[in-house]
Amino acid sequence: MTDDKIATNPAPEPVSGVETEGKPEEVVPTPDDNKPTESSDWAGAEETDELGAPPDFAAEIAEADESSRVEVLQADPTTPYHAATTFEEIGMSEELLKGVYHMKFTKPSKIQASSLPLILSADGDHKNLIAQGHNGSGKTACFVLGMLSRVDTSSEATQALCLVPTRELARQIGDVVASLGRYTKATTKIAVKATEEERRAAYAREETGHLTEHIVVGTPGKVMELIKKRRLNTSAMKILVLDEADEMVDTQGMGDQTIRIKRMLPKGVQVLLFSATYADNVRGLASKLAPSANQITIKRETLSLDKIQQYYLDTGSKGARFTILNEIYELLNVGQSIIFVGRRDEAASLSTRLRDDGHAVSVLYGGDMTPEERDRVIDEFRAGTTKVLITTNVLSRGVDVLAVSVVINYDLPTDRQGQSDPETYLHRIGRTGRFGRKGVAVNFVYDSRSKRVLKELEEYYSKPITRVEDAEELQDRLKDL
Ligand SMILES: Nc1ncnc2c1ncn2[C@@H]1O[C@H](COP(=O)(O)OP(=O)(O)OP(=O)(O)O)[C@@H](O)[C@H]1O
Repeated sequence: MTDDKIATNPAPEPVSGVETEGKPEEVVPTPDDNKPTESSDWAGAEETDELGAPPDFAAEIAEADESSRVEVLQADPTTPYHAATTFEEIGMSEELLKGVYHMKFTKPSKIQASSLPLILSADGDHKNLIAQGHNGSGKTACFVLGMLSRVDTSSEATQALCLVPTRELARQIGDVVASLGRYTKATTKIAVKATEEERRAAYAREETGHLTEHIVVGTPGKVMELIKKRRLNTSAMKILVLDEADEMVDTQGMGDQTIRIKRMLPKGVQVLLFSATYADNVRGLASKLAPSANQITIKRETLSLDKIQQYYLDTGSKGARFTILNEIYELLNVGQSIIFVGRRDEAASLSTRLRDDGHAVSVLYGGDMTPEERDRVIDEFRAGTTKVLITTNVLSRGVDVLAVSVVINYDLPTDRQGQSDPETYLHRIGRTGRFGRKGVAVNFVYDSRSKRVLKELEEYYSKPITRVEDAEELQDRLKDL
């Protein structure tokens, strides 16, 4: 295992007070009079009980953190630093603290406690951050609070830019900015492909001038278009965030566009990179985009969440997967679930077959689905109107729907060469088990290739995946989910 800590120049030391290998930092729940009480007024209380998630999230997160070996590497080890234990300690504005309380966040998770002091206090040469945090551990709030803290709302200039891989993620982050920033005057533009209705409205308003929103959250393609059309002025930009940063910098993916956009920003812009995964081959690119960055890293062996039970089921043949999937839905009383398939056409055909068998399923993929359709499908799924969502890797990352209790890999994630894609696997199964909740991942295998891929995934994360014989055994094992 080689993806432990990557030091920047000058080689930094792990900071005392923060967990170092073999010596986990204790995360102690602290009493606080200002905070809302952790009771039934918790926004997700209902779903929480239904999902069997514990009422004391802080304790759960502490427990998860203890095994996670989070390591903070400061680019400038001489700067005083300590991880916060409360939101109050972080030094945010009153307005932002109120936003945090509004979200019913009582205590920062490990990544929030470690990264926010670095993001907010940082200036000079070492203000950049490359942060790694578990799926569902609250990374969004880290960079959203970072952006909201940096913008000067007395000006109309766009000062913060957040680039993400998909429209669903951009819209979701936009909602978090609106919630956390509700007591501030900050405004946000979601820069994704417009729906027909939005296009007509923009045309009617003769919208051609500069954006005046303080924060822009969008996909690189749309952001680039806005810059080219001179609608997005980048000259006052103070902070650039890349969520799902490993994907955003990967040259196979959106790397080129991201790099071009970064070049159009002022030189001293603060760069924050967040992801649960950083494959070895993207670490270098990440450091180029965020030079001299402070770093928060997690050891690979502790990346997959213990709260997610991982199973595999040998369906015997490729065709038999459908029968087993049908049985699983007959037997299991699943809350919401996501089924991942390898390709768009498979997503479409599987959804048709399941519907023909009487199951209510939704489907979302990239390509020829219109923005309107995608928005409608994800909004209905978020609202719980639909329970089963069939999708491709387009939704493997970032999407946060707390009621998702089961993820099924109908096809295991592989790269173009048919090799296992461990990063995508982790992100996919991370759509469940969000913020200390329990979740289940079920992987279908049926031939030597899929079994090899499964083995590679087990080895990569040093985590065995348990075999179940059939849908009945699966049901048995999931009784207390
Ligand atoms: N301090 C907190 N207290 C309670 N809930 C929180 C806290 N911080 C975040 N959450 C909630 O935890 C959930 C997961 O957060 P988020 O979506 O930011 O995860 P993430 O780390 O970005 O995951 P991923 O890598 O999978 O995208 C969200 O529903 C969020 O509202």
